[in-house]
Amino acid sequence: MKGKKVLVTATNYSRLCANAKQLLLDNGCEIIENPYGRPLTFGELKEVVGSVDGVIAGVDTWNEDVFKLAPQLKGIARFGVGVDNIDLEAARKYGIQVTNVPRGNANAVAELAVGLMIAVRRSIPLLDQSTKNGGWDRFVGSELAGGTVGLLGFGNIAQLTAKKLRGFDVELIAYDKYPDAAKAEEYGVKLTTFEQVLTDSDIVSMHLPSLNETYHIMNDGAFSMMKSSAVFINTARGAVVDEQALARALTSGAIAGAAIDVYEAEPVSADNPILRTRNLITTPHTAAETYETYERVSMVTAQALLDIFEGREPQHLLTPRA
Ligand SMILES: NC(=O)C1=CN([C@@H]2O[C@H](COP(=O)(O)OP(=O)(O)OC[C@H]3O[C@@H](n4cnc5c(N)ncnc54)[C@H](O)[C@@H]3O)[C@@H](O)[C@H]2O)C=CC1
Ligand SMILES: O=C(O)C(=O)COP(=O)(O)O
Repeated sequence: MKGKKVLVTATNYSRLCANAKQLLLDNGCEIIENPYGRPLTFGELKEVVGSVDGVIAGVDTWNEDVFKLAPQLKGIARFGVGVDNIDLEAARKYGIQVTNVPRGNANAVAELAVGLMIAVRRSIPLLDQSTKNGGWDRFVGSELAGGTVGLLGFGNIAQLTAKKLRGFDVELIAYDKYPDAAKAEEYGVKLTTFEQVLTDSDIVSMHLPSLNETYHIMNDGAFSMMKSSAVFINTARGAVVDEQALARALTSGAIAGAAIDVYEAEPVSADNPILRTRNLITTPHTAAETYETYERVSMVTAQALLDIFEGREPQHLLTPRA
C-alpha cells in the first residue's frame, strides 16, 4: 500500500483539510496537487495520469480517453455529488472504482439557493453597486412570504432547501420522478408535476441531476409556462437549462429574474451573452464552497481511496461489480 500517488484535481490542494492530507500521508501516499485552481483539461490530465493510483476529483472530464492513459488508476473519489463528468461505464470497464459524497455539500448548496432567492427578489447586487457608485436607488422588491417556491427535483439538496424555507412562510411544491413522500410530508411539501411547478411558482429552484433525460429540461417551452413575475434559480447543473432560452426569457420579460451558479460550459466565458442579460445574478459554481463542506468531504474522499487501495469496499460506491 506504500507509495500510492493521489492526484487532487478538486480545484486546489487547499480543499483537502489537514486531517485528510495527514491520513493519506500517514498511509504512505504521495499527494499531487492541482496547480491551476480550476478543473484540469484533457491535455493537463494526460501529462499526469500515467503514474496516478487514485484521484480526488473535481468536475474535470474522466472518460475512456483518460482511462486509457492511466494504467495504475484504481479509484476516483468525487469531491462532491454530481458525477456527470465521470463515465461510470468506462470506469467499470477499466476496473476503476468511483465514489461520491451524497449530502456532503448539501447544506452549503441549500443555503446558497435560499440566499440567491432573496438576492434576486430584492436585487441585492444592484442595490450594492448603485450605493457604492453614489446612488440612493431604493429598488422595490418582492418578499418570499406568501409566495410559492417550486423545487425541480426533491433529493437531498431540495429537501434541505425546503426545510430551511419552512420558516419563510411560503407554500412549497416539488416535482421528482422518484419522490420521497415521507420527506415531502415531513417538510410540508406538496408533490406535483413538472408543469405545475412551473405554472404555480413564484420561485422555481432547480435541483435535478444532469442526465440524458434532464438535458435542457428548462427550454423555451418551460420558461414560457412560468409566471412573468417569477424567478428561476439554478444551483444544479448548466446542462439542465438551455442557456439561450434562459437569456431569451430574461430579455423578453417572460420571467422576472434568475440566479445561476452553473453553466453549460465552465468556466463560463466572459463573452457568453447570458452574462449580459437583465436581472441575472451569477456565481462561479460556488454553491459547495464552504469550509464546513471541505471538512466533511475531504475525510470521506480520502478514506474512500484508502479503502479502494486496500481492497475494502468504499462508502458510496457507484461502480459495483456487475
Ligand atoms: N452547484 C454546485 O456546486 C452543486 C451542484 N450539485 C448538483 O445538484 C444535483 C442534485 O444534488 P442532490 O440533491 O444531492 O442529489 P440527489 O440525488 O439527492 O437528488 C436528485 C433527485 O433528482 C431526482 N431525479 C433523478 N432523475 C430524475 C428525472 N429524470 N426526472 C425527475 N427527477 C429525477 C431523484 O429522484 C432525486 O430525488 C447534483 O446532481 C449536482 O449536479 C450538487 C452539489 C453542488
Ligand atoms: O457536488 C457537486 O456536484 C458539485 O457540483 C460540487 O462541485 P465542486 O466539486 O465544488 O466543483
